[in-house]
Amino acid sequence: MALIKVNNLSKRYGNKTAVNNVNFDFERGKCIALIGPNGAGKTTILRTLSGLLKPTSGTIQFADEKENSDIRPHIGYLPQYPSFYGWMTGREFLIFSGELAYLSKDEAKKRADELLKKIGISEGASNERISRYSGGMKQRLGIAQAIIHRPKLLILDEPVSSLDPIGRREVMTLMEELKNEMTILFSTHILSDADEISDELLLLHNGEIVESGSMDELRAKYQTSKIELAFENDLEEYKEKIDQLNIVSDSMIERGLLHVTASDISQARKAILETASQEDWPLTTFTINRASLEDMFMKVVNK
Ligand SMILES: Nc1ncnc2c1ncn2[C@@H]1O[C@H](COP(=O)(O)OP(=O)(O)OP(=O)(O)O)[C@@H](O)[C@H]1O
Repeated sequence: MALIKVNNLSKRYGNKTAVNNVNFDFERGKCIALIGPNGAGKTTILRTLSGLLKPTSGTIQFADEKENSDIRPHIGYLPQYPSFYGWMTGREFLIFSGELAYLSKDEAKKRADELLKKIGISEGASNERISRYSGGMKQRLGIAQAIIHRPKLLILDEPVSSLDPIGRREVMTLMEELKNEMTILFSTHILSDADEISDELLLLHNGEIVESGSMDELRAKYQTSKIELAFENDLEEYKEKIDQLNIVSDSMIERGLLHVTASDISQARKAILETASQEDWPLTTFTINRASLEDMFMKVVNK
């Protein structure tokens, strides 16, 4: 049974439709990336799932709960721009968050210490004011705050987008560890982050989910590769010869290179190299370029 099921979810702000009739669900234990450019509607979906925004229409159903019941106790949420009381220490902040989540003072202290260890904030640092923390430390503290009440689903809005490479790595490593303990849904506009950490992707464009699946499934469906060739002499002549091999879907000459696109790149490579060898073509360059994830995303949104 799905952990969460979203049915025909829409959200309008005045006459602006931010999320348009979106349907998706996902299983327990997965890490799901919600990907889309700025303004696609990612924050709106995440805030709606977290119970912070009311949908204009549609329903969100959590496993074992009735449709439209209050699912907030099951969910931990870290906003895109979390705010902290800079004068508090990290430990004080987590104890305070625990008490807000109805833990007793003693339970909150115990949970705070357990989480500080989990997120890799040392005892010394945990007693320092948050205003002195690095971006990565603040974000890890934000994640600890979001899971203080042991939610089943952790929702993170752009958790690494504003971090420097060190902070980014710290947070990615923490997410990788948390994946083993809970279901994670996070948004990003950086495809390589999604590729690195998620099991499934939801691609959002103009408030609609335009594609979903695992990275491998999406690669198999959209990713084409290109072969780039150069010859000692006339490219046109070899373009014609390669076109006649009937293995290419497209070929063009640009900046002194012949670019060949084929759906089955191994077959194309074999056919071209065999013919080149038999006919002794004066080949000077043979390179296979895989299309980037960004190219794949453009293909999905432009289809
Ligand atoms: N409170 C609001 N009032 C009016 N329009 C809004 C409001 N919040 C968001 N929008 C609009 O809804 C659309 C979706 O916004 P949302 O913040 O959900 O997108 P996003 O994918 O999270 O983008 P970003 O990465 O820039 O945060 C945008 O066009 C945005 O301008």
